[in-house]
Amino acid sequence: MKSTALVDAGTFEVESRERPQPEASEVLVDVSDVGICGSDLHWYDHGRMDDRIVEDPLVLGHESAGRVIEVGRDVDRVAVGDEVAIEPGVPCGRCQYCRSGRYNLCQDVAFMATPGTDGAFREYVAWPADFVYRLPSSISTREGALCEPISVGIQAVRRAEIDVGDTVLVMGAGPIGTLAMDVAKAAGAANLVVVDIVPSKLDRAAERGATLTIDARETDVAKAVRDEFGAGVDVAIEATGASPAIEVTLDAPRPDGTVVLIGLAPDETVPMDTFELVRRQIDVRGSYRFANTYPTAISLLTAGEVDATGIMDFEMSFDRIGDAFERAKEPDVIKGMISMD
Ligand SMILES: NC(=O)c1ccc[n+]([C@@H]2O[C@H](COP(=O)([O-])OP(=O)(O)OC[C@H]3O[C@@H](n4cnc5c(N)ncnc54)[C@H](O)[C@@H]3O)[C@@H](O)[C@H]2O)c1
Ligand SMILES: C[C@@H](O)[C@H](N)C(=O)O
Repeated sequence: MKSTALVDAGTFEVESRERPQPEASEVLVDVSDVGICGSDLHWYDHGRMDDRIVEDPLVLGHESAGRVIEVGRDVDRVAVGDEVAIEPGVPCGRCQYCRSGRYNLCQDVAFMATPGTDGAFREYVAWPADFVYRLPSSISTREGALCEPISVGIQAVRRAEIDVGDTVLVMGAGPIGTLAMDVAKAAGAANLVVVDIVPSKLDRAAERGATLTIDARETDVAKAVRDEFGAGVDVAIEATGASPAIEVTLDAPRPDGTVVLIGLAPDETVPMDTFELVRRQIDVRGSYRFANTYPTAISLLTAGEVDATGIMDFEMSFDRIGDAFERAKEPDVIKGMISMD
C-alpha cells in the first residue's frame, strides 16, 4: 500500500508498505479522508513536540474516516462495507483512568501520528473495532473525519459544564475554537463571543452563529466583554495556545465563572494573576483530548448542530500532501482535507 511518512522536519517520503492484516479484534479500513490538524503541521515543521522527537519515519494524520473492507473474526459491531470514523487514541484499558471512563488521561495510550504510532496518511489502517464508529448514510466520510476535532470541542464543553442560556467566550476561531463554539451552542449557550486576530475567521464565526466577534488586535477584549455583559462571561474557552490570548481568557469570566483551557502553549510560560483568580473564585480547568465523544459527535453532525463542512477550506489529493501542508499554514485557512481516493 501507499503511505506517506515524515522522515525529517519538512520532509515527507512516499513509501510502499505491506498492507496491514487486521487482528481478531480489529478492522481494516480503506482510508478515504484525513483532516490536517495543527499538530500535524507542528510535527511537519519541527520534527518534535515537547520532549517527543520523530526519530523513525512517522505517518501523520489522526482525523480520519473510510470504509471497512475486512473484519477480524471477533468483530461484530461493524461490518464490511460500513463507512466509519476512526478514533485515533487507543488507551490501555486497564489503568485507573481507563477503568473510570477518563481514558483520555491514560498514560499508555497509542495515539495516531505520535512517535511509535502511525497515523492515517496511508491507504489502509488496521484499527481496533472498538475505536471505529459507523457513520449514518447522511454523514459523509469527509465530515466523519472531523469527529476528531469535534470531539475536542465536546470534551471542552463537558468540562465547562455549560448551562442553558450561558454566555460563552471562545478565544480562537481555528478549527478547535469554531467547532467548540458549535458544540457550546448545541449545549444551550445563548450568547457566543468569538475572539481572533484574523478578520476573515471572525466573519466566518459570525456567519455560523457567533453573537459577538472581537478582533483582539484592535479591541480590549476584557473591556468589550464587560461593556456588553456586565461582570463578564459565564464560561471562557481558550483555543489558541497563544500566551497573550490565554492571559485575556483568564480575565474574561464573571466572578464564579469558568475558564477551560484547550490551547497548548508548549514552549511558553503564561503569566497568571492568581490573586484575581482567587478573588473572583474562577474555576480554571484543562481539557485534554477526549473520551466517549464519538457517538455524540456523530449525533451532532446528524442533527445539523455542528457544521463540519463549513470549516473546510480546501481538499487536495494524497499525492499533493506537501502542497496541502503548505496551504494549510496560511492564516486564513481553518481546515485543509486530504482525499485519499
Ligand atoms: N487540549 C487538547 O486536547 C487539544 C486538542 C487539539 C488542539 N489543541 C490545541 O488547541 C489550540 C487550537 O487548535 P487549532 O487547531 O484550532 O489551532 P489554530 O492555530 O488553527 O487556531 C488558533 C486560532 O487562534 C488565533 N489566535 C492566535 N493568536 C491569537 C490571539 N493573541 N488572540 C486571539 N486569537 C489568536 C489564530 O488566528 C487562529 O485562528 C492549539 O494550541 C492546539 O495545539 C489542544
Ligand atoms: C487531540 C489531538 O487533536 C491533538 N492534536 C493531540 O495530538 O493531542
